[in-house]
Amino acid sequence: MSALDEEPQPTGTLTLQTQTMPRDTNPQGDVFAGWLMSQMDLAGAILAQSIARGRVTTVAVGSMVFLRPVPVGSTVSCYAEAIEVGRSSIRTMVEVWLTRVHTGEQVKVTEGEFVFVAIDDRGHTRPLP
Ligand SMILES: CCCCCCCCCCCCCCCC(=O)SCCNC(=O)CCNC(=O)[C@H](O)C(C)(C)COP(=O)(O)OP(=O)(O)OC[C@H]1O[C@@H](n2cnc3c(N)ncnc32)[C@H](O)[C@@H]1OP(=O)(O)O
Repeated sequence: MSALDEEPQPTGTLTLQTQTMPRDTNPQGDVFAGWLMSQMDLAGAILAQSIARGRVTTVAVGSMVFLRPVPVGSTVSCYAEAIEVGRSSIRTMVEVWLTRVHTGEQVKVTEGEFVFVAIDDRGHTRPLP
């Protein structure tokens, strides 16, 4: 195994990338957990919608871990992976990584589990294709 292989790497597909703004922060200047969770919800939904080929809704959020504070002005990248696919539900694991601007180094800041259900136009559960 090379030294490169030992570097921690994001798991899943990059589905959402954005930059943290001053309005997303708490009085200490770090990003609110709720803002991060909404980005993760969106990132998981984007993956789930592509699997469901249509509308999905969030039915559950599992355990969340906040590993490091996220400073304002950071580039954050959300990686999503489907870890279980049921009749109508898709369980996803979403990781958030921040990129250190000067070095390009990526560090994981948060991860959590989001479950989505495929729904039809009336909001009723539908089987996955
Ligand atoms: C094409 C590419 C496009 C890309 C472009 C993307 C653009 C980017 C779009 C952004 C999109 C944002 C998306 C945000 C998503 C919201 O934020 S939505 C707002 C919050 N969520 C809600 O309001 C949902 C409210 N809940 C409900 O409407 C109903 O409970 C639901 C979800 C329709 C489920 O109805 P139900 O009758 O309880 O369904 P039921 O048949 O009992 O269960 C369905 C499945 O859910 C599972 N389930 C139920 N409860 C749970 C639970 N607590 N835990 C785990 N699983 C559960 C069941 O096990 C079952 O799984 P399967 O065995 O079928 O696989």
